[in-house]
Parts: sequence; structure tokens; C-alpha cells
Amino acid sequence: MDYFNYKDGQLFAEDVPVIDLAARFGTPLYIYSRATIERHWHAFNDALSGHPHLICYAIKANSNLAFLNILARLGSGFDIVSQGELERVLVAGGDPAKIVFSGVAKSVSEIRRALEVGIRCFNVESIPELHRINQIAGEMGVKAPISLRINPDVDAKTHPYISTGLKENKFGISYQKAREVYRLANEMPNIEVRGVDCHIGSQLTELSPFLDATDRLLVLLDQLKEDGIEIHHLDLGGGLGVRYDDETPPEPKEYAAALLQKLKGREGLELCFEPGRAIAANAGIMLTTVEYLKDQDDHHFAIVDAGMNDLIRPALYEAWMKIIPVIEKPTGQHQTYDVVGPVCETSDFLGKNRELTLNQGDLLAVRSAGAYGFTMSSNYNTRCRPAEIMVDGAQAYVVREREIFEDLWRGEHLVK
Ligand SMILES: Cc1ncc(COP(=O)(O)O)c(C=O)c1O
Ligand SMILES: N[C@@H](CCCC[NH3+])C(=O)O
Repeated sequence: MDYFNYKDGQLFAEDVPVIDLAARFGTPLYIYSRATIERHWHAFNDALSGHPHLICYAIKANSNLAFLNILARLGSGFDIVSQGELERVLVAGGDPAKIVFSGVAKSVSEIRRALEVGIRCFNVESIPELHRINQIAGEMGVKAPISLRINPDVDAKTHPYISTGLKENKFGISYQKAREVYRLANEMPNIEVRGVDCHIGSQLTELSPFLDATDRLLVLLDQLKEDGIEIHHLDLGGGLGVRYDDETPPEPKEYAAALLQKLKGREGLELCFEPGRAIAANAGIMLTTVEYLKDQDDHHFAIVDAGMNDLIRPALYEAWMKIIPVIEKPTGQHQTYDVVGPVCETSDFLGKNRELTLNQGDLLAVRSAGAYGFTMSSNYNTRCRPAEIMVDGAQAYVVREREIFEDLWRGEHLVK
């Protein structure tokens, strides 16, 4: 089911024609579908029903307060990687007891704040971090709940920039050392060992890397049991891929079924997932307007009003994102276009070699833009970031206003 559909020849977000949103709020514009967000979250939650579990949405994918609040109201947990993300979850009404804190560089103040609000678990990524957490918890007179993020050294078979579970990546604690580091953690007076964690990469379209990593972690769990260390939960991170083009990533229920098979005999072990992209990507689109059509020798450019500062995935990873017209059967110049933005960089494109029929002024929608879209946007070239709209049935809410020029130099000062 898709909540971004053509009806009577024009694109809708749920029950709202996106052309109306462009007219009311301008472009570039991010548009999210509440029903899609909820459906994706339930797909994970239902897949694990009957087994103790917690879905901790990875907010780096999309951290708009309304987005988080919708998930908080479903009872979601959250995976965060900074104090900024922590504060966002709290402001959005998230339960601190359902927050897991990942990231390789947690600062003293971040750790202190997380302990103060009582998060569920730190996913610890190094021995020095473990010492730091132990010390701060001691100073505060509390025990810090932790998992170790284990780097299982498996190939996630995804883009090298978004692969995180190989031993040459900066993430996690080496599988070889894991048992020893758990013993160390277990002896620390202000640490409470709760779980085992891993996250091997993003946009995985096959199950085998997840299952290989799980096998390795289950061996570790048995070793820890021999050492008298009881593990309460297994956090397998995020990473489940989505369909941008013709990928066929596994559904959450297939993934969960394969895992639950492996967890037979461990019914008390809580499972945790940290999906980001799988919840957010296809819950959003980005709308953009064609400013100019330009022919240069045998190249045809559709120059649009959204650039790499608004949506950086194509420029950064050469990610392929689907670009569709807002009017289903447009009239205009049919060509193979490079869809490029206004930013002064050669890598500023949204898509290359796209068959489109275009006129100047047409609206295009970039699909699957709900994840790592707005959250990775910037003000490069002193451009205001787009507004964000949440559609809920026939209603459309402005959940973030378009930036205005004054926002761009707020906090800047002249010298004497
Ligand atoms: C620790 C951690 N958890 C969860 C995620 C979410 O990943 P994804 O959006 O691929 O589900 C990430 C990002 O890759 C991550 O680094
Ligand atoms: N930002 C990346 C994914 C990285 C995930 C963060 N660990 C993307 O757009 O595909």
C-alpha cells in the first residue's frame, strides 16, 4: 500500500493533492505521511509480537518533533547518538526509559545528561568510553545500564560509506575482545551490564549479513553465561533496507521470523531493533519546481529549485532516488535529463539520465526522501532549508517552517 499515489492524474499525499501543498507552502518542500510512519512502525512491532521486544526508532533518519511524537504515542523507543537527539526525544514526549544511546564519541556532558534522565541503555563503543561512563555514574551515585556494541566483522554488502560492521570501521568493540571487555565491565562498580548490541550497516537488502552477525552474537551470549554474566537484551541495530528503485529488501516479518528461529530456547531474551530508514524513507517525498530547462551540446538539464543542501544523498553516495512528475501525464519536452540543483558544485544533482516530460515551472517529487533527507540538509550557499509538512488524512500540518534569511545569520556578530 502506498499513501503517495496518483488520483485523477495527480499526485496525492494521503488525501491531499501535493500541488495544493506546493501552492500553499512553496518548494522545495518535504512532505510526510503519518499513516505510512505508523504502518512501518507497526510492521516491526507486530513482527516481534509474542516475544519480548522494543522498537527503538533511530532518530537520525528523521528527527522532526512531530515525527517523533507520532512514534512516542505508539509507545516506541528511540535510538539516539547525541544530546541534541536526546533533548529532541524528550521534547517530543518520548519515554527516557525507552532510549538507547549509540555513538562513538559520547562526551562527559552527554553521558551525565543521559544518566540524569534515566535512559534505558548506553551502547558502549570502546573501553575508554566504558571507563568514562563508570566514573560519571560513580560521581552521580547511580549505576549505568550498558550494552557493548560489538563489531562482528561481517560484510553488510552495502555502500562502503554506510557499512559499519567490518573490523576496519570505527564502530564498536572487536568481536575477538568482546568477552574480555564484558568481564571488565561486569567488575566495574557503577556499571550494570544489560545487553549485547551491534549495528552492521544501513540499506541492507539481504538477510544473510544480519543472520551471520546474530550467530556470532549468540556464541558470545553463551560464553558470557559461562562467565556468569546474564544478558537481558539483544539489540541488533537498524539497517533494514528499503525500495528506492527495484530493490527487494526483506520485510520486517521475514527478518523477525528468521531471527526468532535462531532464538528458540532463549524466550526470555528481549530483542531490540533500531530501524531508521525502514520507517522513515518511504514515509516522505521532497517536492521541487523546475526553474529552467537547459540544453548543453547533447546534454539536457532540468535545473530545479532543490539542491544538495536540501537532499544530499545523491551527491554523497551517488544514491539513486526516484523522481516522478506531480502531474501523471505531463505535456512538455520529453528528454533524458540530468536533474540538477542550484548549488555551485558539480556533484549537485538529484538524479541523472532520467526520462521525463517537462516544462519550466513543473513540479517534481523525489520519492523515499523521508529518511536522511531533511536531517542531513544544510545551509550551504546560504540557502534556507525547506519547510516540512505532515499530512494526516485530509489535513496538512506545517511541522517545521521554512527558514527565513534572518535564521541564516542568527548568532553571527561583526568585529569592532
Ligand atoms: C547505531 C545505529 N543504529 C541504527 C541506525 C539506523 O540505521 P537504518 O536507518 O539503516 O535503519 C544507524 C544508522 O545507520 C546506527 O548507526
Ligand atoms: N545517511 C545515510 C545512512 C547512514 C546511516 C547512519 N548510520 C543514507 O542516507 O543512506
